[in-house]
Amino acid sequence: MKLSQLADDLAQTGGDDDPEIAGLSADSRSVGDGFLFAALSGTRADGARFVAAAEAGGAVAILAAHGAAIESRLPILRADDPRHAIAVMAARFYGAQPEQVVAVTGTAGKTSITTFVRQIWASQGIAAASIGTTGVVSPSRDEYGTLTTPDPVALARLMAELASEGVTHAAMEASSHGLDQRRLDGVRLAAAGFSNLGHDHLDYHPDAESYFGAKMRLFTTLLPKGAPAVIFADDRWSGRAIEVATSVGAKVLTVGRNGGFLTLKRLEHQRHCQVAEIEAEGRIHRIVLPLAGEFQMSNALVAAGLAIATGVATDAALAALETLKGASGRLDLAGTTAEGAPVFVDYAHKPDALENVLASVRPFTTGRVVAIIGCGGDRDRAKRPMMGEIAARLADVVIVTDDNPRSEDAATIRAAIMAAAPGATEIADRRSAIREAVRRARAGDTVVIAGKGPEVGQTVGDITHHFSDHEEVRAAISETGR
Ligand SMILES: CC(=O)N[C@H]1[C@@H](OP(=O)(O)OP(=O)(O)OC[C@H]2O[C@@H](n3ccc(=O)[nH]c3=O)[C@H](O)[C@@H]2O)O[C@H](CO)[C@@H](O)[C@@H]1O[C@H](C)C(=O)N[C@@H](C)C(=O)N[C@H](CCC(=O)O)C(=O)O
Ligand SMILES: Nc1ncnc2c1ncn2[C@@H]1O[C@H](COP(=O)(O)OP(=O)(O)OP(=O)(O)O)[C@@H](O)[C@H]1O
Ligand SMILES: N[C@H](CCC[C@H](N)C(=O)O)C(=O)O
Ligand SMILES: [Mg+2]
Repeated sequence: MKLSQLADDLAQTGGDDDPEIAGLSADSRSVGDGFLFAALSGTRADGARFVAAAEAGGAVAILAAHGAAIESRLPILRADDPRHAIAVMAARFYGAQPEQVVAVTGTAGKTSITTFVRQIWASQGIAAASIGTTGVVSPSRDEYGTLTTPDPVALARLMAELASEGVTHAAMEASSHGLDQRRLDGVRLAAAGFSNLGHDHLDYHPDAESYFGAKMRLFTTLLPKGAPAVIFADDRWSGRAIEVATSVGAKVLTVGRNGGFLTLKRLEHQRHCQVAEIEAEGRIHRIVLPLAGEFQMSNALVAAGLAIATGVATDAALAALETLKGASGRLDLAGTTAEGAPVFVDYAHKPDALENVLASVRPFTTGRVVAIIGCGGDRDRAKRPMMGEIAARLADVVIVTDDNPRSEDAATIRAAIMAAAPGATEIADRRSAIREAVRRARAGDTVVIAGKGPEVGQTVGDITHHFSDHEEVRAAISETGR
């Protein structure tokens, strides 16, 4: 594709030819022959510094912000918002996308909702995919990824690959980083969803208001006018989200106890499932959701709303909730100790999620709730005391351990959690922490290992060592020999 076809609306300075473009990248290290290099100013570096490296790698054109100082003889496209521009160009370059793409934002529940939407679609014989924290799942793939929302070039390529594999429907997570950094700006959305807003990533976003603003870009900028916005109605931020979506002309569909589209009339919790009465179009549907935790019912309602919004019959979408499987690493039963205590692995790595997961095991725990928690390094520090306080309040035994210290001093991270969790035990080594929890658990107790969920690594410094909570639970149970 010629440069001029890739971006016909951008001003070009320097170089007067119109090269054939063979690929795009915002990272000089992955530029190949004939590539357009987008020089983006980032959180740590300024891409303009890598123009020479990109040229050496084979770049034939540059994309940059107006005013960015670029020294190059190559054609330079100038954009007000180069992150938006590269996302749109990548979508044009790769072309096809699944016919119906939905995106879900919110602090917690995105992975669960997107995998639920995929399962509901699949139950109707639709070739469906989900894209998010746990990777890409489609009829022909199950791949682990590193980002929740892939970078725009990778995302555009993925969309085209999925479409060529016959996938017609895809549900993706829209992280606040992804929305803020325009990673989804090239995706053609059929509908969007909102779950809730809590405390996370306040190291990146200056305050809760701008965190909310980043999430709302999904409705204000990305969702085509008149398209469905499925909004969970029972969260503190629901009213604001409904207001925003309404103001931009979205077709707002609310779900939850306060929802108008799918109304949760009654919910009864059982040990491993929940019985719900849901009102839809004036009729009551009785559904047995085979997952524990009220938050899963909330997620299931958003998912059903999105499936209905993209053409699945209401009866079929609600009936499909009865066969949903939880996303891996979300309240996953990793094993049962010889004395009968269930050991769950959960991805809760932020305050609200931890609060939810600890509260949701309480109803079926006759003994003690034993919690293992930790916090990642190079991530929002304010989460640490908050999570310590929550664990101390909601669990009977708290063990504080490491969770991806990255470039930080692990002991300092643990100390920040410990300070807010009186009575907690500190065990730096995560493997030993898991063994200790399994050893201490008695009949009637429930063990929750929070923070890593499906992760298969422990990142210390720049090195990621293989580590899986699931494997460690199984090893600990067999070693304790009970
Ligand atoms: C903090 C953050 O979000 N960073 C993302 C951002 O990088 P950045 O632009 O800030 O990078 P930078 O290091 O400042 O570099 C600036 C530019 O110079 C380029 N560069 C840099 C070095 C070089 O040698 N050559 C070169 O061209 C970089 O490619 C970049 O374009 O844009 C990149 C491209 O989209 C992302 O890959 C990168 O994600 C990093 C790896 C990351 O860890 N992100 C996490 C925090 C994240 O995004 N998490 C969310 C939410 C998770 C959740 O659900 O809780 C996610 O969606 O996964
Ligand atoms: N609707 C919800 N409300 C509150 N907590 C939830 C909700 N859904 C999930 N959680 C909790 O948050 C954790 C993460 O859930 P999930 O992976 O679905 O969310 P996410 O938005 O994708 O999070 P992440 O940003 O970490 O990828 C779960 O393990 C669960 O403990
Ligand atoms: N997508 C999240 C995952 C965090 C998982 C937790 N184990 C940690 O390392 O903090 C992040 O990058 O902030
Ligand atoms: Mg996720």
